[in-house]
Formats: sequence, C-alpha cells, structure tokens
Amino acid sequence: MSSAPEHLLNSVASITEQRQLQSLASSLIETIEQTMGVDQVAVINVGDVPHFPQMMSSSGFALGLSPLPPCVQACVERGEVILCELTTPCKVALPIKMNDVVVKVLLINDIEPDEAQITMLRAFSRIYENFARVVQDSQTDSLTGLLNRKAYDARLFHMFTCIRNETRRAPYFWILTFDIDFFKKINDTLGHLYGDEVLLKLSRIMRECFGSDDAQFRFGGDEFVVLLDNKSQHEVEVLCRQLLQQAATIYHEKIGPVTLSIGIAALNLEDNPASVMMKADKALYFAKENGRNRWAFYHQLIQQGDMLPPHIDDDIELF
Ligand SMILES: Nc1nc2c(ncn2[C@@H]2O[C@H](COP(=O)(O)OP(=O)(O)OP(=O)(O)O)[C@@H](O)[C@H]2O)c(=O)[nH]1
Repeated sequence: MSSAPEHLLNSVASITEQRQLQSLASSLIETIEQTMGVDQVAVINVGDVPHFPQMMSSSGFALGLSPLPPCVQACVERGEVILCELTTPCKVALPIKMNDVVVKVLLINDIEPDEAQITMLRAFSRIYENFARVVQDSQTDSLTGLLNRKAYDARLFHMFTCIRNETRRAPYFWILTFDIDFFKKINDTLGHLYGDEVLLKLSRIMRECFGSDDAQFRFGGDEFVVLLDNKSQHEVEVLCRQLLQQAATIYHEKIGPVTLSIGIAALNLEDNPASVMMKADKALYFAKENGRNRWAFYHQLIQQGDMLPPHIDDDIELF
C-alpha cells in the first residue's frame, strides 16, 4: 500500500482527468487498488441507470452478482457504508449517489477496513460522485435529459470495438436517426414553447420505447439518434412502429398528430462512424421524400434499387 501524499494526489488527479463515465469508474478502481493495496474492487450498477456503463470490475470477482447479496441491498436501501458478513462475496460496500439516489455500489473484497481506511474510501467515492456529475452534465441535453452529441462518439466507438473484437456480432447494432416532420410549422403555428413541449414529450416516449442498453441522443433541434444494441431487424421494425404510434399521441387540433421520419443503418465491420451516419441520414432523407411518417432501412433501399450503392453514388456526385 502506498499512501505517500504525492502518490495519493496523483491518484486523485487521475480520476479528474477522465472525460467518460466508463473510464472514470476504471480510474476509481485503479486508484483504490494502488492506494490501498487491494485487487478485488468493483463498481456495480444498481437499478436502472441508462446513462451509466453497466459494470466495471478489476479482477472479475463481482461479475454476475445476481441476486445482489444482502450487504449490497442494505447499502442501496440505507445509502450507507456497509461492512459485510464474512460469508458474503465482499467485505465492504460503499454507496455512490447521484441526486441523493444510490446508483452504483463500490465493492471491495480483500480488505477489512479500519476507520481511517473507511474515511479514505468515502472520500474517493465522493470525488467520483462529484466528477461523475460534471461528466454527466457535459454529456446531457439540458431540455430533454437525453445524451447530447458530445456523448455520441464515445458510444459509437464502443459499439465498433464490440464488433471488431467479436464480443458481439454485426448486424445486431443499428443506428437510427429521426426528426419531426414539419417541426418548423409546429413552432410557427403554436410557438417555440409549444415546440419545446413536443421535444420533451417525444424524449419521454423514447425512454418508454427503448431499453436502457439503447443509447438515446438529441443531436440538436428536432434531430434525434438512437444506437440500438443487440436487436434483430424485426425487433427494430417493432420499435419504429411503436415510436411512430406513440409520437402520434402528441396531438393538437391545429397541426394534427406529430409524425416522424426515421432512417436506419446497420453497423457492419466495413463501416466507420462517418459512413454509418451517412447511410442512416440517406435513409432518413428517403423517408422524408417518400411521404414522411415512416421508416427506411438503408440496406433495403440499396437491395431494392431505390438508392445507388455509395461508390456508384460518389462517382456520379463527382460530375
Ligand atoms: N422549439 C424549438 N425549436 C427548435 C429548437 N431547435 C431548433 N428548432 C427549430 O426546429 C426547426 C427545424 O426545422 P427543420 O428540421 O429544418 O424542418 P422541418 O420543418 O422539420 O421540415 P422537415 O424536416 O423537412 O420535415 C426550425 O424551425 C428551428 O428553428 C429548439 O430547441 N426548440
């Protein structure tokens, strides 16, 4: 265990260098491992926390903790540090809170901490909480509470990494991009505030339609993106149908039901972030130009000859 002040300060500084929630959790684990001389540390999610990575674990000792052991449950319910019974798979459970709700639990297995060590662990988890809030705020759209454009690159990169490492197989990842049809008319007819209300209601509908594994973004204006994780094409179609049906429940007699146009592209090994977004955008424009209030899959448009494949398209655009 190294507790020299300069080492401690460097460890804390390394936590605050992180700009992603996932690397922030790894950094917390690493700091605790180094400063306390332990190697069985994990940060696990509790409850439905869509914006957080699912689980981090250094040695894997906490992987697959289901159901949660009583000490973790007690930590969540009481929001306090719990020293666990020897029979449980961890020795100490510390709550990590966001807005006073326990969203994660820090578990350590190979330590029976004294008062000073508990104080230090509490301080580490508070530094994590404070910085996680800063990172989360910087990645959140202030009107809807969805993720913003800034958070998108890291999520998409993570998906490509999963495909390249073959931890999951394409084409079960999809990018879905959509915007509200004639949103300008909604604003012009009923005012900007009503337009904001529509955006807010639509974001609530998105949360109900999509799962916590599906990262949901507002890119700005009336443009939204969802990265769908582990879905068949049929499941994607079901989700699109639901989204359109639910959006239509936002209704005003002067403008009728809200409708959306949706473009969808599968993430494949040969794609890169720019090419996959370009495909989804092209499918969206096709949906717009062909009646709106509908979805279009890029690969189907190519297969059906409704759109030219990129290289032919690019050659033509050159002239
Ligand atoms: N209420 C509100 N309006 C916004 C916001 N950001 C952008 N807008 C407006 O959203 C409208 C976007 O319109 P467009 O997407 O260009 O066009 P559209 O009317 O939706 O037409 P189509 O997309 O072709 O169906 C513009 O009028 C913007 O001023 C916002 O935060 N709130």
